[in-house]
Amino acid sequence: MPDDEIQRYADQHTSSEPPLLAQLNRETHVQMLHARMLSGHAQGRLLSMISHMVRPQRVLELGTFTGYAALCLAEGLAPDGELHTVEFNPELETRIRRYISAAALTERVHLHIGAAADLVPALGGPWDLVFIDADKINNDTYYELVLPQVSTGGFVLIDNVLWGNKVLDSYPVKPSDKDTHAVRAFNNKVQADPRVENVFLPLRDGLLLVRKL
Ligand SMILES: C[S@@+](CC[C@H](N)C(=O)[O-])C[C@H]1O[C@@H](n2cnc3c(N)ncnc32)[C@H](O)[C@@H]1O
Repeated sequence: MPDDEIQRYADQHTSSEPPLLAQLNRETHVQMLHARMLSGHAQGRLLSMISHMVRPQRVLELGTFTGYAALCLAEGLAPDGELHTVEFNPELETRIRRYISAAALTERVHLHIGAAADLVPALGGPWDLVFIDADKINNDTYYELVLPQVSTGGFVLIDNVLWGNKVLDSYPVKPSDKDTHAVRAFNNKVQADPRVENVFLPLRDGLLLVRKL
């Protein structure tokens, strides 16, 4: 059975997006380049589900884009919990803030504009749930920055770990394709990391679930 048929079936048997997220998803696809970067329906519902399971006090997201995943992750926050999200591109700020406000989350969702590696140390910890979804070549930098700040038993999720299936051995990767080499090396490193347990979910473009021991 083709993968997209399975994906369609999975979408049809996943709870619908809340109306505000459906609007943001549509708006992103109509108005933005690279709209595929947005987590989307099924992955968004998974992020929300994980957040509801963890009931995190503090969530960190690296790579906000239009704010879709941030709003999904915020759905399961503990009653006095907060989410911090970091985005490099200042042109995205107005739209992100508009949606945080429309979701009535201005007190609990904090947007930081700048480079993740510069801003994360000042945000401190502990984090109960981290979503790494920025520039993939730096996955390992972000992982090493945040892992010491993740609570024992806390979770780190890393997106796009299939990297368009280019991580597979059958894909002939060019030496110049630095992103693919970085994603492959990062996935292999986590697999061998005694500090964590991990599950690789082949959902959408691949989501790696990591629990800190
Ligand atoms: C895949 S998109 C994020 C999608 C979003 N998490 C979602 O699921 O809807 C990646 C984002 O990371 C941002 N980004 C790239 N490099 C970054 C950096 N060094 N620090 C922070 N954000 C960065 C990009 O501008 C882009 O908006």
